Amino acid sequence: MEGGEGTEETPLPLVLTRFQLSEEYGFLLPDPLTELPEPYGPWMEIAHDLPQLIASHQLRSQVHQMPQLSTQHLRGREELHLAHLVLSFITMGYLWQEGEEGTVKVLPQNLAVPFWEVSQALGLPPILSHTDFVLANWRRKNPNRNLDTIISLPGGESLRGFILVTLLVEKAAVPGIKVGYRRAICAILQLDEETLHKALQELAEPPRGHSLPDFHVFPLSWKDNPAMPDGLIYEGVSDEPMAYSGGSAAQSTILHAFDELLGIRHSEEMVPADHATAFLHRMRDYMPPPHRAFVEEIHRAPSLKQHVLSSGDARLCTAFNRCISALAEFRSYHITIVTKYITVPPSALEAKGTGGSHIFSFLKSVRDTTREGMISA
Ligand code: HEM
Repeated sequence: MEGGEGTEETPLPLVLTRFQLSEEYGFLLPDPLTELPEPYGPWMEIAHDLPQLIASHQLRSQVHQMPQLSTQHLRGREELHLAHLVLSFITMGYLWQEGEEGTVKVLPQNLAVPFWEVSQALGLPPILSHTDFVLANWRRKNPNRNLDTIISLPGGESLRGFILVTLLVEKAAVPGIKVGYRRAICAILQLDEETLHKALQELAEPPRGHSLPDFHVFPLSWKDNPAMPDGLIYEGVSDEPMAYSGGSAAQSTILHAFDELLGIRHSEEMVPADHATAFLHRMRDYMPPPHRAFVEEIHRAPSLKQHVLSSGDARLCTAFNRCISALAEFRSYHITIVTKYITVPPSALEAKGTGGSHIFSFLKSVRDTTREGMISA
């Protein structure tokens, strides 16, 4: 899964580490911590035992007995990410322990205040997002380097599989991100059509495939969710309820970055209140700020599509269109999987994830506007 970039020098503005992007792991947190320092033992104990505590309906009482810990002993990005991961998973379990009918309106202060503080420090929302679910939630299980999650929720192997496959997709996208961002943009800046052509050819190669697993869908949102119509009060933070969307791979930076690179503009015509563009843009608020800045940087870079169009070079047009096809195919494959595995009626799901968009018309619209990004002959 290594990028085939050789050893060419990267002009300074195109250095990935500016955006907390790793050469090897892309948007994944490289080697996340699996334990917090000693004062945070009470959080870790609960987090490691979450599936059992939820199944035995004991999580809420355990949380009530938890001391309110200060976040001031947390040092550096790794500890903050693990703290956010742990607190977001505990929050999810706390809210959904009794299922959709038994949610609560208030997150207790001893959980809400540290969760809020850690979220502020990272620039992330105080809810379980793709960053917690996937980017910061992996470890090597054994010396054979098999992967495992750090924290889990009920959902057993199917949930674990979903997290790990999404993680592998993140990892598989790393060469494409490097080729697309560094080589393609660099080639445009240097008017180097030969390098640009090679970069586009590499970009159109699909990452080695990973099949998507069975996935038990459970409600993760307190925005536009009838089970929590008023949102959630973070006790000790604000008396007003707050609403946040739940974790979704729509918050993964990968496809946002490819869309920007290829100049794809999603539909604004679906559901006026929350069309595809608005939904996807809102999802950017759930990314770590440096990753969001990376997408914005690509948006500001010279337009690849304009460059290819004005070059009048048929080879470049073909290579560009192959990239668009590859992205549209990925989205078609994703729709097939979603159709296969989501067994609850779309109307029930709608309330849980997409904040007003019908899932399938949303996903198809995003796929179709990707295709419309092709350069016509
Ligand atoms: C069985 C597995 C999966 C299911 C059931 C599933 C389901 C969904 C659903 C329901 C949405 C609509 C948005 C939302 O409700 O939040 C969505 C969007 C999305 N999903 Fe998945 N997903 C799966 C796996 C993946 C994987 C592995 C990736 C790879 C990163 C992925 C990437 C995306 C993206 C990028 C979007 C936003 C729409 C787009 O840009 O095309 N999904 N998914």
